[in-house]
Amino acid sequence: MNQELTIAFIGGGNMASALAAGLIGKRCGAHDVHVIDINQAVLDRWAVQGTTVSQAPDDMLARRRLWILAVKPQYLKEAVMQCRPFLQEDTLVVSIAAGISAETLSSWLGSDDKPFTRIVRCMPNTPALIGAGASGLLALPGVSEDDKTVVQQCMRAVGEVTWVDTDAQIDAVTALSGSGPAYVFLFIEALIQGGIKQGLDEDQARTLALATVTGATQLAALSHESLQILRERVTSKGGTTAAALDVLQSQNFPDIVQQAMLAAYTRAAELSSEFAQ
Ligand SMILES: NC(=O)C1=CN([C@@H]2O[C@H](COP(=O)(O)OP(=O)(O)OC[C@H]3O[C@@H](n4cnc5c(N)ncnc54)[C@H](O)[C@@H]3O)[C@@H](O)[C@H]2O)C=CC1
Ligand SMILES: O=C(O)[C@@H]1CCC=N1
Repeated sequence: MNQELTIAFIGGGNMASALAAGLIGKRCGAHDVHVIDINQAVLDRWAVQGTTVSQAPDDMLARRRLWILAVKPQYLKEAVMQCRPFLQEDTLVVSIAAGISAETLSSWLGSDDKPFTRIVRCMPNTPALIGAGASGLLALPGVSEDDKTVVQQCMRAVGEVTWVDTDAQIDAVTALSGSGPAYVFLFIEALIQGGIKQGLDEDQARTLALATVTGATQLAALSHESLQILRERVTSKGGTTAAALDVLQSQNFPDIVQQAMLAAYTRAAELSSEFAQ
């Protein structure tokens, strides 16, 4: 465990909790984590874990090397402006907010003549809670190789990591893996409802649906064969799977998934222009 790493979460909600669950004990101790959140009930949940907490930015912020900005995009500018007086030259800032570009963050944290550039944009996802997350990372030019290593090690503690080169690619990561768990949960809910409609009870349907999605995912990850080949292996000519896939293809299931991803990507771009000032 890296004892040197000190972290401040600005916003202590769902995603901050998911990240902390993976980081505390692996990359830092609970006492190395400081949480700023305007909601006292949220802070009470953190305090029982042994982190320090505050409803408003305070001196503790100045002593935390890594800041993780984890408030909703709509409230991010206000939170950043409140925290800015505590920013140090060597503070490394990671923003997980959807849609807020690195350039916008840089102008909020710096000044017109001196933008702050020790910023990494990160798009994680909630399976980080169990160490099975997936994150995309984008570094501004002011981020050193050592800083990149620090952020990479943090995010590796909670799952897979991919570096990208542009804000648009972070928006694509958002549409795929950031929002993706929700698509998968909807799919599992549909499988369970389908099982119940065909006569299984809820427990049976849930057990089978979860094992199917987990099993298929693990098989795809471990197999050297393509997804297409794995799919074809399930699909007997004239059999049950072919009947089901005919319905999914004729209703354009792949296209529907891609339309959903495009909506997420477009929304990220909208957030970017809504909050760019
Ligand atoms: N939930 C998810 O699956 C993912 C969320 N994100 C991003 O993470 C960020 C946080 O999302 P969630 O954790 O889901 O939201 P959340 O609503 O659970 O947490 C946000 C927290 O920020 C606090 N807050 C609001 N204004 C504040 C301020 N001025 N200072 C300090 N705290 C303040 C709220 O009280 C709340 O506890 C968002 O920007 C979102 O785009 C990114 C990837 C995945
Ligand atoms: O829905 C959202 O805007 C956030 C970003 C990715 C997942 N949740």
